[in-house]
Amino acid sequence: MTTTQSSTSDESPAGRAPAGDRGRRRAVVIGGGLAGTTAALALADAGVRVTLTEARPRLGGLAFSFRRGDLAVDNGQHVFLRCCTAYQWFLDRIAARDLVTLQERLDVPVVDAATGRAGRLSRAALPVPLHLAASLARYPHLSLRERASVGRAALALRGLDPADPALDGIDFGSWLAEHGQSARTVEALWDLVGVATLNATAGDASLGLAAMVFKTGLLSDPGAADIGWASAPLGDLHHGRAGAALEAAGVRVLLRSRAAAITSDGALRRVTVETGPGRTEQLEADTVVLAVPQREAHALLPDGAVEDPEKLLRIGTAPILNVHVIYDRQVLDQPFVAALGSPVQWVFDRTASSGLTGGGQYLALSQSAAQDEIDLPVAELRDRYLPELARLLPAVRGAEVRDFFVTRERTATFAPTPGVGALRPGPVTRDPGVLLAGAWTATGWPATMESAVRSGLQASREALSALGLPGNNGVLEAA
Ligand SMILES: Cc1cc2nc3c(=O)[nH]c(=O)nc-3n(C[C@H](O)[C@H](O)[C@H](O)COP(=O)(O)OP(=O)(O)OC[C@H]3O[C@@H](n4cnc5c(N)ncnc54)[C@H](O)[C@@H]3O)c2cc1C
Repeated sequence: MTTTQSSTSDESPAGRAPAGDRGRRRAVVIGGGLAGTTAALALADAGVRVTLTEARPRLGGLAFSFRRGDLAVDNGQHVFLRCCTAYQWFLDRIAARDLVTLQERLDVPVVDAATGRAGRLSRAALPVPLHLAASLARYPHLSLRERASVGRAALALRGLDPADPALDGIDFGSWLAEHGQSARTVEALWDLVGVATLNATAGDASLGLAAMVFKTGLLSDPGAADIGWASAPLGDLHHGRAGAALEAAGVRVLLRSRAAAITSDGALRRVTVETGPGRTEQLEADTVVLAVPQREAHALLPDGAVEDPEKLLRIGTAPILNVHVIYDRQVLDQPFVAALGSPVQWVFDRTASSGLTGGGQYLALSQSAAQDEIDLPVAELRDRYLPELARLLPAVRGAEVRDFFVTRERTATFAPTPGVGALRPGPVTRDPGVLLAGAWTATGWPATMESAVRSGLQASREALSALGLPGNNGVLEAA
């Protein structure tokens, strides 16, 4: 991977192409998260000469890992579902399929910390919606009456069109209440899934996005909600393999290179990139894909490129906290478990992927919609979570804690609040040479890796179309 901080030999500071490349269209992609990496690959695959510029020293954006001593730590547990077809296309494109695990069949152990009772949400080999019916009928965390009411609400949800703008302004919690859902069904089922996928509780989530998640995940294809996760550090996928794929595609990658401005001069775009202290480089391009978070996009968009740029700033953000605990022995004998009746939400075993050796176990707690906890001191989080883990997992009671630390992502996702759909822009701006990408743009999906990849595909498709180049590789349609 090229990590140049100044002009490379094949390109003058003004960005002129070498002789062999004359006539080839040029693109600059700003942001090396999943959206930008996807856009860069799709443009390069269509024959465009691409430079990708990323402010940080690594690719992967919000889905990354770092070292803590001998341990490879993910900043946050990242899961995907079988219905995340664009993300799986991305995994194939960067040759990283071997670094993920995808369940053959949805199977989620759910433990109620208050009672110690364990249940499962799983699917049978039956058509939708019967694939979940048997599991729901046996789900011990709801009464018979509550289980029946869940079935009725699920059928009502199936009739909604997530793209209907009227749903965007309604909150999911009110809709669930109107459809007979008790506080317990919300906690034990709707929020169990919804908080992890939307990064908001039902009352804070747009009905449109919630309907999209539940319809696609649980009510489309029987296998849609089978769960996948990285079996290696996220950086091995989103930096290592992605970087190798970009290099093989001929993309010039500039790390530690922050785009500071985009200007338009007729058909030409110029991107000013800060490549080091006091050093800048001007990149010329026919098209620019801006694949950065909404606040950064607002700062970089050329004047007049979008009708109401302030809308971007009205898209809020939501935090995710991860609590990492290393025990001296194995305390969880499943890849993950979801919790009820506890502040703990989802617990994942990261022992193998982190490289932990010596017989201990590394658990990562993924705490979504963590507004109330994101700034708490580590000591307070330790006092809160260690006893909770002992309540949930009996084997923890005799175990010694070897390490405890937290990772905080204050702006992990865009906030999926009612009304957010009307604020999310599509890829096209008024400037045909400037496209928007990012999980926060209008993909129909909540802020996920799937949304990021889809946005990169959307933006590259529109960029190619504006350049008059064929490039519709069918991935989006298939996805
Ligand atoms: C803790 C956590 C847990 C999550 N869990 C899940 C999960 O389980 N499943 C799931 O699907 N999703 C999950 N997500 C969400 C997922 O990580 C994001 O939706 C996705 O990675 C966003 O990708 P992106 O490319 O749109 O944006 P980003 O990842 O934000 O990438 C934008 C990039 O632009 C760069 N940049 C910004 N400004 C500039 C500039 N001026 N010049 C150059 N570069 C710039 C940034 O450094 C960054 O690398 C989680 C996120 C977090 C933080």
